[in-house]
Order: sequence, then structure tokens, then C-alpha cells
Amino acid sequence: MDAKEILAKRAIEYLKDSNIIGIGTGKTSTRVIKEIISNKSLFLSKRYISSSIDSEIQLSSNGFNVLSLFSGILPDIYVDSFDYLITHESKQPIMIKGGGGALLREKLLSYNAKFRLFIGEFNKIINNNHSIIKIPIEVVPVSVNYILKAIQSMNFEVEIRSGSGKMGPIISDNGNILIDINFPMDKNTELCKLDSEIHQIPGVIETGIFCNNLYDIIILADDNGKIEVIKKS
Ligand SMILES: O=C(CO)[C@H](O)[C@H](O)COP(=O)(O)O
Repeated sequence: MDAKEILAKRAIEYLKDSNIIGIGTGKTSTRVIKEIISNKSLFLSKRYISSSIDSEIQLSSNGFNVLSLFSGILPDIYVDSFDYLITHESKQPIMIKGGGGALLREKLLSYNAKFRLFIGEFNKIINNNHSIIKIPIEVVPVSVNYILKAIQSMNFEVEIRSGSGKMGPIISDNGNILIDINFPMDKNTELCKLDSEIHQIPGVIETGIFCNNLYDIIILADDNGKIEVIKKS
């Protein structure tokens, strides 16, 4: 069993007792969806709300009832992963999300869910000062070049997300452009303060910095079966 499978099976235990289940986006969330599909008899009667078109397709094509985000329904539980987990001895952990481009809907669901469960491998923990991490930001398309300049003037390297064979920028499920700051962890910047500063720039919709306790439990695992649970204090 690899770490993602261990984590997906753990997640299922938390989902069993909930009626409205929020599901994130990415490889880990896809593994959770696979577990849901393999336990269909337990999970078919529940309702789902997802952070992306990708997860919605996986669920609805397997017969699961996916609610629209326009419903404004609060999930009983939201399960998702993260790209990086920044741990400090004395402070609450901070997650960086949005590698899969779903950061806005992910923050929306994390903010509004009654219980938030995040799962990820130990190697997503960043605790050294020499890493460069990508911090995703979703921006209104017409503002993109102003925002790039504003972030460069804060002395950060930033780029429009592109690739996956698509010409031009990657567009989010909300029709916006994604940009990524190449953020050196040794810069003496507080990530939550950076989040607030970036939110001041006109045209910025959301960042992938998950501060302010947007979790209840984080479960970490590795391929050898080592598991650690971090609970919000
Ligand atoms: O934030 C996310 C998507 O926007 C994902 O949770 C994050 O990118 C982790 O993905 P994976 O499970 O593929 O490692």
C-alpha cells in the first residue's frame, strides 16, 4: 500500500458518518474518490460538492449526486490534500494549495465546511529554509500584467502558469488566469502577512496560502505505513 492509498483509506473512515461530503482536487483526492467508488453501497446515498470540474466528473460519471457550489450548501466534511505543509514549532501549520489549479474553490470549501480533513505525504512538509516553493494565485485575466509587475516590485519571481500542451496561460475552472510566485523560504517573510499583502493588489481573486486554521485535522503518511495526525489546537 502506498502513502496515498493509506491516506485515502483513513479518509474514508471520516467520511462514512457525513451526509454532504466536500471533495478536493488532485491525485490524492482522486484516490479518495476511488475508495468512495469501491465502497459504493456505503456512499451512494450521500451528496457531494467538489472543488473542481475534474473531481465532479469523476463522481458524477460514477452515479454520485454532486451538488452545485451555487447551492451554498455547507459540507459536513471537506477532504483534500496540499502541495506543501509549512510547519513551525510554535505556530499553526500553513498549507500551500493550488498546484491543481483549484485553489479558489478549495478555499471556499475549507472555509465553509463544518470539518476539514487534509491528507498528504510526509515529503510535502517544508521545514528547511532553502526550498523554493510555488505559491499559486488566481487573478482576473485583464489584470494579469499589472499583478505580475506589482509582485515583481515586492522582489519576488512570478510567472503565468502554462503547459500541459495547452498554448497560453492555464485557465482555472472559474475562467481566471493562474500565476505562481517562486517563493524562497529563506526570505524573511511571514506567509500569512504575504497573503494579506497580495490580497490588496487589485485583480487578485485568491491565493493558495491557507492560513488561519483552515483545517481541523491533517493526516500525514509515508509508503512504509508511518502515520502522524496533527489536530488543530
Ligand atoms: O491544491 C491542490 C489542487 O489545487 C491539491 O490538493 C494539491 O495540488 C495536491 O495535489 P496532489 O494530491 O496531486 O499531490
